[in-house]
Amino acid sequence: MTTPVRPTLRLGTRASALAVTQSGMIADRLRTECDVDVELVTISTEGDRSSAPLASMGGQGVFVAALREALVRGDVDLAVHSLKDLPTSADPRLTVAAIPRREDPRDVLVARDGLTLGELPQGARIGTGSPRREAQLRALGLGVEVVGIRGNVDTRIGRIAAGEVDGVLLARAGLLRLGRADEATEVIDPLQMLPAPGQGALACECRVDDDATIQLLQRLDDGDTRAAVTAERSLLATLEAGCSAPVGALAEIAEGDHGDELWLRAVVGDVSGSPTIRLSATGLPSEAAAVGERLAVEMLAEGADALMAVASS
Ligand SMILES: NCc1[nH]cc(CCC(=O)O)c1CC(=O)O
Repeated sequence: MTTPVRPTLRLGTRASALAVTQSGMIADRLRTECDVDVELVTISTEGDRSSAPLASMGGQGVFVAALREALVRGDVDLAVHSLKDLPTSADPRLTVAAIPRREDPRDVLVARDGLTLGELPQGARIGTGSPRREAQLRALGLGVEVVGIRGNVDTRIGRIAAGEVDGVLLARAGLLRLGRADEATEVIDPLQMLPAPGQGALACECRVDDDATIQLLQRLDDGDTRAAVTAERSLLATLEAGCSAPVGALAEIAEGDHGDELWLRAVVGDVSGSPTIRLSATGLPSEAAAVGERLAVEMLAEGADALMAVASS
């Protein structure tokens, strides 16, 4: 007698606690909702091995490149990425077959003594390696000092206890997935700080010709999330901003009088303190890419190109 064979998918993941946790969450959903076996395969990336500034290694894309190579080689069948780390340029050999429902996209402050942004003393030292967070923090005019830091969530929060910084800015989604959301001392309103395009969302990528895996993954796809991040990433691509550019964007789907509407807000800042450009646009979720493109063109006309030229020099 033969037992039916459950297919086994090999899921490639980075080794960080956050990457393993979010890959594990996708693996669990595949097991319970798609009836497949999943094996996690850890892949070490240059971004994990080195503590050099990310910009010197080609930005966040370094985390993605090694996973994509493993996919193309056939070492793994799917990879789970943080969508905000995924370059906007697609790899023609691969496809993002699922974007599951997004986690909270907002940034948080984790600060000593329970401090919120408004309670930070003049000259407080706030750690972030993100030009987007730095530019928006400066634009709040709080008189705080930005300290460049990177490393995994644990390392960054550890700088507070070590007395090196008074607080750090992080994505709430990462803390939630790690079960550490209660360490945030303030969840920052997107009115003050817009998240990175795609923040809080995951992308499940596989080979473009792997129909069986594409079909399985499609069950995890969330239409509203896909529309929202499509608008955000289309804006980013049209601005021709790299992933380290000071660009924030957040799209939300809301029920309007004539069905669902997509509402996109975006900011282009500048770490040296030039005024930021903030604009918004609305449209149909089915036209998400066009909404993002249109908003980017408006922002460029308002001077976003000059801001970004400063940022990259
Ligand atoms: N920059 C690295 C990164 N990439 C994805 C997340 C977690 C949040 C997410 O899924 O967007 C983080 C950590 C952070 O920004 O605090």
